[in-house]
Amino acid sequence: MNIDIVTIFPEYFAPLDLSLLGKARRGGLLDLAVHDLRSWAHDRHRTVDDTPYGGGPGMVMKPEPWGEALDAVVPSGTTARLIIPTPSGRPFTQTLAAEYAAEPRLVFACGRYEGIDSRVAEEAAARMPVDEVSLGDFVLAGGEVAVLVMVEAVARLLPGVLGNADSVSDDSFAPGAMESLLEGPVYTKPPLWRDRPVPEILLSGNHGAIARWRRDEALRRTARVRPELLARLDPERLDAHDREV
Ligand SMILES: Nc1nc2cc(Br)ccc2s1
Repeated sequence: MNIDIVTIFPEYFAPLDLSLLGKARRGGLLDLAVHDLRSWAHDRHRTVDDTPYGGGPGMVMKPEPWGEALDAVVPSGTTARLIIPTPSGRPFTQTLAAEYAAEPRLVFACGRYEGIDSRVAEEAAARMPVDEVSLGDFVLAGGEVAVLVMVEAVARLLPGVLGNADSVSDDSFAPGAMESLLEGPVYTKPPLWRDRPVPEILLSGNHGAIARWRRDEALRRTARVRPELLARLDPERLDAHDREV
């Protein structure tokens, strides 16, 4: 997979050289490039923003540098999926992360200030899919942190990036048996810690009973923390035992 990120703060993405993502890049599983938007701002001060038409607080990112940046990063005759994080976007979910992980090429545009001139997304949509995506009902100072989150959520789904492929299938919200359920509690050695034992069932070696216990705990946590997710569950996926939990 190819990922390009356009930002006025390239240094925000230094963490993408670390850990699993750094290893995936060095191993050729992921090609990732970060571009400084100011490379396409040609005035002496490399200006990327201006006052909003219609008045109002703050500044808006100018369309010219963005237009040139996207022309350079996605030349005509090539395509990519353009993702623009914004508080006013569609929700970013595990399902959308999986959709993005199946794409050959993603380009992330990091807005700042009050956002990017709306004509940029409009013009790009004439030649590539454009998603305006929200990470939640809160406002950041810019799109960079949102892009870090999305890149990690997507890259960890790429084959070979996580050492244990099973980790992905057990994810909360992953398709399959645990779909739309929050993950329950997890434990490791020692079996007793500060007078707190590990649940006996997990030491039993009875894999069927352990799987049942884990699903029960996932149902209990989901009912406690995110009851609205249970409403999403297809009733067909709940067996008689589930309904008693
Ligand atoms: N939650 C989010 N806040 C912001 C702010 C800006 Br400025 C750009 C993107 C995002 S995504």
